[in-house]
Amino acid sequence: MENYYFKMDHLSVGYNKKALIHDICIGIKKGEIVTLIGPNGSGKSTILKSITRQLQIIGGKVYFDDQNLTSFSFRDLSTRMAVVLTERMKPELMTCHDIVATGRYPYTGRLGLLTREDEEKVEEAMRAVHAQELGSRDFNNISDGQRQRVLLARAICQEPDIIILDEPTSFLDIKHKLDLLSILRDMAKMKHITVIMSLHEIDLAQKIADKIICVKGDTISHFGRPEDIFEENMIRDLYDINNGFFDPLFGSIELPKPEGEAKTFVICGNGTGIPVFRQLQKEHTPFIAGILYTNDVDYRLARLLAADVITERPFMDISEETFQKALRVMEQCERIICTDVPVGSCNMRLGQLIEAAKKSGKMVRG
Ligand SMILES: Nc1ncnc2c1ncn2[C@@H]1O[C@H](COP(=O)(O)OP(=O)(O)OP(=O)(O)O)[C@@H](O)[C@H]1O
Repeated sequence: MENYYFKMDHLSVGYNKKALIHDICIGIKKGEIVTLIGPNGSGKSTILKSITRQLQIIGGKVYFDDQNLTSFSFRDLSTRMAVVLTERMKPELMTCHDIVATGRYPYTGRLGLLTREDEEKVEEAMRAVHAQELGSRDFNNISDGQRQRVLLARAICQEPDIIILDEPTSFLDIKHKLDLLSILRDMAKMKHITVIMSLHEIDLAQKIADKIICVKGDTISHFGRPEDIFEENMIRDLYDINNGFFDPLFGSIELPKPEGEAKTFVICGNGTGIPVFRQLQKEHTPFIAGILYTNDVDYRLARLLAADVITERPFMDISEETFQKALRVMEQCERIICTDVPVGSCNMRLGQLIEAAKKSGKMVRG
């Protein structure tokens, strides 16, 4: 294997001496953000627990900075590796400040006395995750999202070389999700801290990760750059999706299209159709959309939600054949929704379609 900072070399992980996932061979460079994705119960946490020595490895080896992970003393490892796992801690009588301060313990003497510098690092870490106001609160009596932020602060003030997190965003609201991911990105890209984490939000994984590990079955099904992994069929197979869609271009999840015969025609384009498609889908109304250029943003969604889409090739005049087809299909519909799609020289025929819709008496404004 190449000279990687963190390596899983034919690693097998599992419980009670039985391998759940085997033959994991993955190399991670310093400062990379690597995200594990995969369905519930696929083994993401099991891998993370195994590479942080919380769980005994079944086979193979893990190397960290060219050293076998098992050869680190716990004290050495805790100055270099910060771990934020999902297991619920129930510490007695500890404030959030106390919990964050434990991140400094690998650096303090036996009595665990914090120097002024340690205290400053604790405060700084709490500020970074917007948790200053939680300092004096009992760690057992805060919300799940607040707990996640406090545990991240503890990891930050540990000043690790590598940080390993299990679903760090699961309880966070959108602002704190963005904050957390920005903090991790800054740690990785400015301080060259390596980040390995599992995420359920695949849209976020797509946006933050340098590499993605897909966990499925008894092995790693794919490992690579998000550009290669986030392909419609790959995500569909990974999660066995048969009741909706994932659009890798926008990272959006779509519910399945409404079933039944489509009696509604939507004349749209240039993004004007998207709110109409979403409304029709909520009403469970099947529809046909057109005439859409295949590079139109409306087309991206219509191909997933519409019963049929009448299309034209990008930057071409709408052909007579396409126009006639749209006219025929539209005439068979009971309702025509027309958005305020702009009409120009290329799509002049769309103007004619709108005129025909007006004359039909079936047109409503979308
Ligand atoms: N302590 C344990 N002993 C035995 N089996 C376990 C133990 N913990 C988890 N498992 C099993 O190992 C498999 C993988 O679990 P794991 O928690 O690693 O999955 P995951 O991908 O993290 O799931 P999720 O996305 O739901 O968090 C599951 O079938 C789970 O039931």
